[in-house]
Amino acid sequence: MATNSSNGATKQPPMPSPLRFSKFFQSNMRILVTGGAGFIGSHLVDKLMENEKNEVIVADNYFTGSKDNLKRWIGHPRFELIRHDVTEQLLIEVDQIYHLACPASPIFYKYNPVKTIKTNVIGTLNMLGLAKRVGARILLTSTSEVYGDPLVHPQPESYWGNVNPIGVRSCYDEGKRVAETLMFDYHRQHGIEIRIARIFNTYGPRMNIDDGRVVSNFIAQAIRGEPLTVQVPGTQTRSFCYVSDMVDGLIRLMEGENTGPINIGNPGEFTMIELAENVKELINPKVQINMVENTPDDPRQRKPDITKAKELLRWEPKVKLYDGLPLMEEDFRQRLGVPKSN
Ligand SMILES: NC(=O)c1ccc[n+]([C@@H]2O[C@H](COP(=O)([O-])OP(=O)(O)OC[C@H]3O[C@@H](n4cnc5c(N)ncnc54)[C@H](O)[C@@H]3O)[C@@H](O)[C@H]2O)c1
Ligand SMILES: O=c1ccn([C@@H]2O[C@H](COP(=O)(O)OP(=O)(O)O[C@H]3OC[C@@H](O)[C@H](O)[C@H]3O)[C@@H](O)[C@H]2O)c(=O)[nH]1
Repeated sequence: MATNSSNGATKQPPMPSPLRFSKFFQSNMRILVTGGAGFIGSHLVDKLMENEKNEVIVADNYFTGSKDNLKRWIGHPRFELIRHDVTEQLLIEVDQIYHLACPASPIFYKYNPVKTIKTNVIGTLNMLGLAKRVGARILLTSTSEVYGDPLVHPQPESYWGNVNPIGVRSCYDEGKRVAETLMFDYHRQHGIEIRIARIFNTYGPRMNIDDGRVVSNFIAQAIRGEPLTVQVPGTQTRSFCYVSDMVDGLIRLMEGENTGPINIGNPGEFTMIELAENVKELINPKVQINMVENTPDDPRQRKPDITKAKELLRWEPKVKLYDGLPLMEEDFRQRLGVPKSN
């Protein structure tokens, strides 16, 4: 209550402790995001935090993610960040689980392949165990890599894939395939509510500058004035989805009635030479394009069939590659400290 001081000025009461709000805060939905300090995870957290009825908990071991991606939420009463490796049990009470934890860039998932398998298999088992204990709905971010080097093009969800089980990419591809199997076995055996998204190549601000994936590589190279490294033959294709579209698709899948698997991706298909030419034209027309060696088992073509996402989720991507690349350029220039010269 305001009081009058001797000189007649009104004295304001002290500010309440910010903890006062968190003490009495009651969310309608408590949501766990594993891998929430990573690229897609942190954008998902931003979107979930927009809803004042959500309380968001991130569990991440910071292998490829960073607290920096979440700095705007640290200290917020509806947000909690836990350093946690999903290969260990996690005992908390939540209503929904977005299970993203897993390195996604080939150079990182190949770095410690046994750990990648453990993350996919033991990590997914642990999160399913948590979902079972507390009755939470769980969404797995699977991947287009479950189709391997696809012999069907574009890839519908009904395609079983063409995966090398003993190759250098298998820790990720087969790891995700087992994770999908575990999701369906928990669903059938224990009645767990599951959702599976098969994510196709996604790009956008906050990707690690040295992430190693193609879009971040080309943009960083163009800004630094280094040659763009197109891995041979350069005619291999990918279809790139902007991260805001991806987050929208994931939330629609979680909130909808379909288990999936559902492809979420942008069907606009480009060869790696075309991508390099686009980046060159948009960011640095003087930069060279060099052909370099490739890695084993690189899929030759990839494009999602998104009929199911359109019909069941009423979802389709909005951002074209040509519009998304400049948004990413802006973020990379800021982080690299290289302003655009006119
Ligand atoms: N970005 C894409 O193009 C793409 C495509 C297909 C699938 N996905 C899937 O989406 C998810 C997120 O991908 P991203 O691009 O944001 O990758 P990312 O590497 O930026 O994020 C992954 C996050 O998981 C964390 N993590 C890794 N292992 C962990 C563990 N054992 N315990 C706890 N945390 C762990 C990392 O520290 C990081 O924060 C992954 O599951 C990935 O397989 C991504
Ligand atoms: O500098 C580079 C990097 C990559 N590439 C090529 O670009 C293509 C895409 O490679 P990336 O490393 O970005 O990603 P990939 O498509 O191979 O794998 C991705 O697929 C889907 C997700 O599960 C993961 O994010 C990741 O595994 C490949 O053909 C690769 O050979 C280049 O030409 N130059």
